[in-house]
Amino acid sequence: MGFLQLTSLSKRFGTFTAVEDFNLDIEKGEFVSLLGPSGCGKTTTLQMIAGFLEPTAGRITVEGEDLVAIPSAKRNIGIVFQSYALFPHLTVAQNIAFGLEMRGITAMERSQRIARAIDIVHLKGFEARFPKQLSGGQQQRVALARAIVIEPRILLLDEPMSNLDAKLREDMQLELRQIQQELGITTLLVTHDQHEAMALSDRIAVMQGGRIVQIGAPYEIYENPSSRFVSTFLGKSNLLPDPAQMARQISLRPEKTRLVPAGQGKLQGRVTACIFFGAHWLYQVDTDHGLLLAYEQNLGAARARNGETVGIDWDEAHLRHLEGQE
Ligand SMILES: Nc1ncnc2c1ncn2[C@@H]1O[C@H](COP(=O)(O)OP(=O)(O)OP(=O)(O)O)[C@@H](O)[C@H]1O
Repeated sequence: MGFLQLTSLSKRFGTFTAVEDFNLDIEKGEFVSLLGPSGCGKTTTLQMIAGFLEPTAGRITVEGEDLVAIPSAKRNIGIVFQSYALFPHLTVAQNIAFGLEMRGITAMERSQRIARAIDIVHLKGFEARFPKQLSGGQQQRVALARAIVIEPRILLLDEPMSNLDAKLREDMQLELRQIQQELGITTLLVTHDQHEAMALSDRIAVMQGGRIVQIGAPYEIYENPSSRFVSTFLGKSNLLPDPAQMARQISLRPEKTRLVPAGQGKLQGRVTACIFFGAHWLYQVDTDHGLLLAYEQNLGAARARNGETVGIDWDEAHLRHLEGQE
């Protein structure tokens, strides 16, 4: 049995169904991401766990205990939102102390826990600063410290890094994963950023239209996407017709293809774009099956130019047959 269980969970706003028949079991200490496009129901799901929204139907349990019956403030859940929502008039240490004071923790224990939380998020020396005297990344860490200092049973993260620039986001992702593993804290992250979901998660639940459409370890989902939606939302995908079943498609990851000289390979086409990404080159090739993408590891200068005719080849083992058209 999972530590956190969401069973047949639904949420309707009037006649609109935001989350439908949602089922998810999360193990203790596991890091799971809800990944999906805007409006697919990620935040609504998180808010039902946090207690800010009441489910229309279904159950939420932690270690078998019904969570829905417990008021939000008593659920012992740490939450970090996209906007860090720090108290501007309180210092870093006071911001982190707030949840402990609310819980009636003694001053002695408070100061020990605050020191440890500050240590974990690498903010030693910043205790007396006010939020406006901190960078975005530092504020985000205060928000994280504030969430973990209460030693929550569950940590909920709603797009916590989307306000950070790309470099800082990558650094914070590594730190967050380390902290989460060190503390062994059961974590649910909401994101529409596939890279973030892949970098952080033990498992990713890909959502579409209020439902989970595929769930598994990042590698499993990336390697074996079940649908066209998953294959194009998690990474890039070339979609080819399935000769065996005309209504279906085949997914071929761009990095599983090779550019070969014109006249060779399984498809012919003309290069319409050639872009350098540092670690690899991206070629866009116009073929009888539309525009296909080919990635090639950067082992030197580009191997083809715009306008050039090339062949594309691949191993059959890399083809993935998708279920249906969606
Ligand atoms: N209070 C509400 N009343 C009516 N509809 C709502 C309400 N809250 C959310 N919705 C709708 O429910 C759907 C799911 O919203 P939700 O915020 O869960 O999406 P999301 O996947 O988190 O999207 P984003 O990535 O943009 O935050 C959306 O279509 C949204 O418009």
